[in-house]
Amino acid sequence: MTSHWILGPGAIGRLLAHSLSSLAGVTLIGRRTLPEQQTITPPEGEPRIKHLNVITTSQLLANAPAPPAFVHITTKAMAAEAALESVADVISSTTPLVLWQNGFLAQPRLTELWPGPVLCATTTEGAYLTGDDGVVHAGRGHTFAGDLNNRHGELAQVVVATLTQAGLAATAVDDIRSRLWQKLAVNAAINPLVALHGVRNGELHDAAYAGRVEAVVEEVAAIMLAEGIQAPNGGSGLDAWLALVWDVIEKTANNKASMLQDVETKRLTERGAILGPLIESAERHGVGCEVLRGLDGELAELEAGF
Ligand SMILES: NC(=O)C1=CN([C@@H]2O[C@H](COP(=O)(O)OP(=O)(O)OC[C@H]3O[C@@H](n4cnc5c(N)ncnc54)[C@H](OP(=O)(O)O)[C@@H]3O)[C@@H](O)[C@H]2O)C=CC1
Ligand SMILES: CC(C)(CO)C(=O)C(=O)O
Repeated sequence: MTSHWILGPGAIGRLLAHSLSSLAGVTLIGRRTLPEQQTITPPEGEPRIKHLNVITTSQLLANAPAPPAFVHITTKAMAAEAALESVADVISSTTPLVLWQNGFLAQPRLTELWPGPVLCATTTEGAYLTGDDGVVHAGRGHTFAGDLNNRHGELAQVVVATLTQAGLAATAVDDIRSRLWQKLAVNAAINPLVALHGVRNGELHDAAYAGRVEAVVEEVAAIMLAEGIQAPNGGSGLDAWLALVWDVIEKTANNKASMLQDVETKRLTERGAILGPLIESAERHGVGCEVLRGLDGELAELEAGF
């Protein structure tokens, strides 16, 4: 049985662990002890309890199981590097990593740092935690996987075949960088505003916020052009980016976005992984980013109070 280690036993980590556990050896690794009896509530069914092999990093270091074929990193973006460091001594440096983070922070850093293959996954699966022993698979989505330098296409095929067999629809792609930046554009337009104003995604249609959404997208579209990222859905320019963002807002109208959930529970947001690369790119290309900088500053101020 192929062995998968999943580093970060949060919403995505547990969803992955539950899904893979019937067809692969799964070890779910966290910083603190969690129950081995774990419940998953699927989108269309009753909760199911499973016994998962959940261990802490200290237990792993004290008594490492057989080396894994894959290490999935499912922490938030800013924790990915530290999480990898915490297990780096007990895995071979040629072990393939699969990064599940939003944004574009962990992916380029770990691709540069890690000697082995680094695949990036971008997913529209939706999941949230219900305490230490439960995860709700809130909505089925699709996962795209590939590596930033297009050197590991065959490995991406292996990973997506495993995910698909596990019930998580997935496709291997050769344009993962563009896909990560497109997701980043959507996250930048929605997440900071809903987090700062404590509203559900659909409320961004209200007159109080719609102009601010458009102001963010205007800056983002100019940055994407400068960064050479293809406009979405075969379109071009600002209109294509606006159409994408409003479409996601429409489809996720009832969602409490991840950044709002972080703010409500006083956890650091992924602003550094979402707004950070956009602001850095704007500065590099001499493109305006006052609106993005303003949102980043407001979020930083909010986080300082946590
Ligand atoms: N949830 C979703 O629906 C989606 C999430 N994503 C992306 O996936 C990533 C993960 O998100 P999500 O699962 O929601 O986040 P969660 O906050 O639910 O999970 C993160 C997990 O990482 C753990 N962790 C933090 N540091 C370490 C470490 N050093 N070693 C081991 N574990 C660690 C945390 O543990 P602790 O409890 O100790 O803090 C927590 O269990 C994010 O980048 C997110 O943007 C993408 C699409 C959808
Ligand atoms: C697309 C969006 C904004 C949906 O809620 C999301 O990915 C998130 O919550 O982080």
